[in-house]
Amino acid sequence: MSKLRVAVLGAKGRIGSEAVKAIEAAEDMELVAALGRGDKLETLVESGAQVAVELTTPASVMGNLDFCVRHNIHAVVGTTGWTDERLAQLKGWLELSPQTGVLIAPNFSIGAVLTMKFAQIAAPLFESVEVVELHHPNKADAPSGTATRTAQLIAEARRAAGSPPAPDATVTALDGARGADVDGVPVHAVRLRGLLAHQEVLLGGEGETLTIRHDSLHHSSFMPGILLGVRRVTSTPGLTFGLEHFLDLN
Ligand SMILES: NC(=O)c1ccc[n+]([C@@H]2O[C@H](COP(=O)([O-])OP(=O)(O)OC[C@H]3O[C@@H](n4cnc5c(N)ncnc54)[C@H](O)[C@@H]3O)[C@@H](O)[C@H]2O)c1
Ligand SMILES: O=C(O)C1=N[C@H](C(=O)O)CCC1
Repeated sequence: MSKLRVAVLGAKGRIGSEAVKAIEAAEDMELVAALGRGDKLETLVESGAQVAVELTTPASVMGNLDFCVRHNIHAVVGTTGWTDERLAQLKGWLELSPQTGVLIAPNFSIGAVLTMKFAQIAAPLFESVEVVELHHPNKADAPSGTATRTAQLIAEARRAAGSPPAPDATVTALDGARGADVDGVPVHAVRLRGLLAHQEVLLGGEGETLTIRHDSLHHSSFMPGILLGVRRVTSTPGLTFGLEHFLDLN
């Protein structure tokens, strides 16, 4: 059986360097390119890459995906910074290249995907819900892509259930004291030396609270999800948002 030809963009970064090792170790994959900032995207074509794993920065990701989609190279994307506008632009590119598949995964770790799923189930059943994300201090964006997606899923679940807004009597507050408002859900971002990637979903009801917590302790936590994405994206044309679509969670 021929091996899947895979490239990594952002290959010298924290998660990219781990992805390089994981792809090299995967028996059904061949690492054909490992690109860093300033390297030519044409290398992807020259190396015959079938899938590009995109782990760069919000400033670089759109240019890289534009190139990949135009050259029918499937993409597995972990880079953050997704807005409705960016997603619409990407969908437009994919319409012109209907065989290409792109997976965007706000988080590749199974525990984080399950946290989002559990939060969706729990959110309409409690009066209050807030999200706290905690990351290493080298992280460029806040709140994290995972926390943003978690808050959006919570908001969708509460809207679908007709939940009222969470109680909050705050009248005066310092800027930021109540976190960022993501679709009506407060999201608090902590940056702390020693941490990697962590999230708590705090839920509160009459006389009880529930905390759903996930901890990524090493970048290896993201690798099974990346490898799964690479294996599945070649047979999944169009845009897939969220690794949960490649997992049997129902
Ligand atoms: N989805 C997930 O599970 C997951 C997990 C960890 C990190 N991330 C995200 O992945 C991204 C990278 O995180 P990181 O901690 O590795 O950051 P990092 O800064 O360590 O790495 C990014 C790398 O990309 C390189 N780069 C920038 N522009 C490039 C370009 N045009 N072509 C090739 N390389 C380029 C940089 O030089 C750097 O080496 C962030 O958006 C982060 O939030 C996602
Ligand atoms: O370390 C990071 O940066 C991470 N980014 C993703 C996010 O913003 O959610 C996933 C977790 C780690």
